[in-house]
Order: sequence, then structure tokens, then C-alpha cells
Amino acid sequence: MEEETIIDAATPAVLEKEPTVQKEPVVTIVADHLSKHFKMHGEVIKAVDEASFVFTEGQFVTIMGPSGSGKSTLLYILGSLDKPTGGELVVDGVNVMSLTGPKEHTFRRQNVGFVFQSFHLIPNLTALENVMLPMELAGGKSRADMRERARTLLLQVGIDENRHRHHPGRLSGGQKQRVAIARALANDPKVILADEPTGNLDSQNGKRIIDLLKRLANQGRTVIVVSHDRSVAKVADVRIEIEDGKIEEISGVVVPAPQPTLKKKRRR
Ligand SMILES: Nc1ncnc2c1ncn2[C@@H]1O[C@H](COP(=O)(O)OP(=O)(O)OP(=O)(O)O)[C@@H](O)[C@H]1O
Repeated sequence: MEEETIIDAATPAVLEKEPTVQKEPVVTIVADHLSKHFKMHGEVIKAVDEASFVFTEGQFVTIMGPSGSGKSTLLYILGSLDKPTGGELVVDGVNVMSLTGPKEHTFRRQNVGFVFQSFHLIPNLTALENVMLPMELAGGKSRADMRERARTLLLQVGIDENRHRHHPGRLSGGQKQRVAIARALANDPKVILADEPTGNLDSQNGKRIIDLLKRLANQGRTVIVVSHDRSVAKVADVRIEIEDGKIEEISGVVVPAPQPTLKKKRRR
């Protein structure tokens, strides 16, 4: 599939018009000694081990580390796709550890948008329908409103109108990832989580996707990107280095955890 050459997603006009970051950044994520331990054949694997940090609106965060260091596990916990075995997590003022079942699904749908390395678009839906899907699942909008919002989002991420009715199979990798980003934005979440979003793209398209994610952060979202790519860390506000499940270093604009943050650790 041919990569796009003409769209400059880094500077779509519509994105430029959206509001920029507030002066006093609002805390979106508080992690307090988060852990995820797996028991395998009598051994404990500490995939994430006592991770603590605070992120605010408008921050672009990278999580880096060697393969198997716990990056994806940490990201999935932050997005409540996975439950920690210890610690506490507050996202947008809600203690997500206390959520279960439908409440947890609703919270995730409204507050977190996911972007994956292999896009995870639904192949038999058009680009427009893929972006409409999270809105359909959330409910509360007419079909016309959903269609119009999906159309606007696709244009914002640099997907021309003539591609809105294309199925993913007819889109290039860069286009698919933009559709996936538009889908992540469908319910206007405060937090965007991306797991190796450039992993299946050439360097030029990878850079455009990072520029786009950075712009979403500049608009006031918290964008957290897991990446092996050092160039991604260069544009980050906060850089986390993780090794063997432990945060080795946090650098950049680091917000100290409020004291006392949350009630003390839960252990299972
Ligand atoms: N469901 C599971 N059961 C047991 N161990 C697991 C499970 N999920 C992850 N792990 C282990 O936890 C550790 C961290 O895995 P994780 O996938 O989070 O690392 P990663 O840094 O994202 O790796 P990669 O860069 O290769 O994707 C690894 O040792 C992995 O084998």
C-alpha cells in the first residue's frame, strides 16, 4: 500500500484552531506504587513494580525501556485494560481501582483513547464507521451527530473526505494510524494511550504520527506513548525509563505526587 505524500498532518488548520493548554495544568493521572505481579510456575514476575508518578493535562509522556521491561503492562493498567495487583490509580479524579463491570467499561470509553501498533481497525467497517463506533457504544448521540463528529475528526487528523468511505484494507499504514487516532478521540477523552504507534510505519509517517500526538497533548490532553524510538522521547515533556518493571528514571516536567496522595497500597 502506497504511503500518503501530500497530507501534512503535522499542521492541519482545524487543529490549530482548537483551544490550547490552560496556565494551571490539571492533574489527570496519579499513580501511587502501582504494581502488577504475575505468578508463573511458582515464580513471581514483577511486570510493573511500585510505579509512582503524576501527569497533568497537556503533557506528552514517553515510556521507554528494553523488551519485556513492563511498558505495555503499565500502559494497559493506566487505561484500565488491566488491573494492578498493588497500589492505587486515580484517573481524572476517579479511583479506577474501585470500578468494576459496566462502570469500568463506561469510564474507560469516556476517559481513555487507545492507539495500537497494528491499528486494530475493524476491517469490514469504513474509516468513518470505525471512528463512529466508540460513539455508538457510548450512546447518547444521533447517527447524524456521530457521522458529523467522525467526519470532523478524520479531517482533523489529515484524512481527506474521499477516503472516509474506504475500508482499512484500502488505506496506507500512516492513514490507518490516523483513522485509529481519530477513533481514539471519538468520545473526547482526557487521556490518549499509544502502544508503539509508529512501530509499523516508515520513519516519515512515524514522525507525522508523533507530531499529531504531540499536538493533541498541546490541546490539553495527556498523551502517553510507549516507544522504542529515541526520537519520540526528544519531543516528550516527561520521559519515563523502565527496566524490569521498575521506573529507573523520570525526567522532564515532573510533577511531584501530592502528599498524602491516596490511601495506602492494596496488596493481593
Ligand atoms: N499475562 C501475563 N502472564 C505472565 N507474564 C506476563 C503477562 N503479561 C506480561 N508478562 C510478563 O511481564 C513482563 C513485562 O511484559 P510487557 O509486555 O509489559 O513488556 P514490554 O516492555 O511492553 O515488552 P515489549 O517491548 O517486548 O512489548 C514480561 O516479562 C512478560 O513476559
